[in-house]
Amino acid sequence: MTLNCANLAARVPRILELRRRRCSPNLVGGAGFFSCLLPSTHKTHHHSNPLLLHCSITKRKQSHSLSSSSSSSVMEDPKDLGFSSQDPEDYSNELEVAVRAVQIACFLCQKVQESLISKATTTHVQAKDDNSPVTVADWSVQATVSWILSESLVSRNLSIVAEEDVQTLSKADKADLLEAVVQTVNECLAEAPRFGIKAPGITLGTSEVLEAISRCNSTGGPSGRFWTLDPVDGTLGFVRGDQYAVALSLIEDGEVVLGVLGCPNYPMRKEWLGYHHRYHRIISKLTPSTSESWDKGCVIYAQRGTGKAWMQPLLQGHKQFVWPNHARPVQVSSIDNPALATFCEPVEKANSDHSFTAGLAHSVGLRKQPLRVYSMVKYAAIARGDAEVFMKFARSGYKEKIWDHAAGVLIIQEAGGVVTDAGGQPLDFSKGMYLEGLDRGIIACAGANLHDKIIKAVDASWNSSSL
Ligand SMILES: Nc1ncnc2c1ncn2[C@@H]1O[C@H](COP(=O)(O)OS(=O)(=O)O)[C@@H](OP(=O)(O)O)[C@H]1O
Ligand SMILES: [Mg+2]
Repeated sequence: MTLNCANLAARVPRILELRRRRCSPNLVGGAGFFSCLLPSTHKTHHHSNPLLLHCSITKRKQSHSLSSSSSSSVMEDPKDLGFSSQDPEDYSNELEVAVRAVQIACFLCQKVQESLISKATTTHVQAKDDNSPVTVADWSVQATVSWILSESLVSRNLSIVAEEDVQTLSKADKADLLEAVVQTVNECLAEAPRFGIKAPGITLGTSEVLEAISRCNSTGGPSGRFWTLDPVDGTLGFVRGDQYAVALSLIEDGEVVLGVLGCPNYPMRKEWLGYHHRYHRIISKLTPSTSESWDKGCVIYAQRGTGKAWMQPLLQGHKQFVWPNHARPVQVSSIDNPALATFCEPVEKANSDHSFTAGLAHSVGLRKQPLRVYSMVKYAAIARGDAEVFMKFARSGYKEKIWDHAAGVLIIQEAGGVVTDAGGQPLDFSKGMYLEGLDRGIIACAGANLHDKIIKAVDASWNSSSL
């Protein structure tokens, strides 16, 4: 079954809602992958999560956190991983559910984006200008992820901070939009068993979908456990057929403990990150892909304190998802010479001051042209080692939202990178929906050397900036 988005196009004129809104290759998956990295004493256990199908998890403490960070299958001593005194808490169940949910969300987004692009070939201006499919994707991902988390993590009182609120969708004049969302959610969840998640017993009705969306009404805070979700980060990239991300994180007592980033259009070759995604699509059509080719699209994820970040490809075709889906570790780049470093920043100059960052780049000796990429894919690029620096300096008064950064920050940190505000302080996810107290801007680097240089450059040039 595929998502039928055809009727979205018919509704486009009536939907006025605009939104501002990689152990070895040839792995066989499942425990097989990790057993090559683990001593025989490391066991696989079956958990009792009622919603996970075919689910055989190698406990995270025994697998991801102990396995090699390179392609070597040599065991590492936990002491070498920087968390010798205490193992990280076991979030294996939450992590696996979150990764599966993001895989499903990426599947949903790809279908909606394909539909949007194909409409653009016939009615170019209308599709370009109409944000309704984006709105459908946002609401549908939020409902779908919320439903999966609440059904899968039944023992927990689920709390989610997410970008969309339910009021807009509940209005009488949004009936068409709501109907499209309900249909998209049901078509997507019907595919859930392929991802190892049980589909709902019956078709979800409007009230169930609205309930799933409205469940994401947490405002975060300093204590307890909550999830953050940005269903489609990089709205403009999504509309334009370019880069975007699905971002899910788990925050506990103000600290990000899990980060999962779905990047459906992340190209196999990093060189293509700088091109409009349209070129990649053309090249993909001209080049036959092999079954395990990392054609495009990945889910990248990390757990706090493990010193590891992982990447797996998006589930291709009609395959069955088998955890951990050929996951391989990723690490930040070792480049610390600014002249060799790649620096990335938001595409939209309204979101970050390009002239200020150009001045910083010049003063620290970053010589390459900036890589402008939509969304949290920039965080993924740093964690994968495809770029070394990410800077964002929003206009004065703009308050950064936690769902736009939480997953990416943790993934870069666990991949070996550094992320702080421009004052060198960690981003604070404990103050509610916003990164309250953020000093000037966000600086993420592959290493401390680059990071120090940029922090100093900011201090030297801030007073003469227009920010
Ligand atoms: N004025 C302004 N300043 C700074 N940031 C803003 C601003 N407006 C929006 N946003 C948020 O930026 C998110 C988009 O990601 P980026 O900041 O990386 O920008 S870009 O997409 O590359 O242009 C974007 O996320 P989405 O809304 O999910 O697309 C916003 O949360
Ligand atoms: Mg966003």
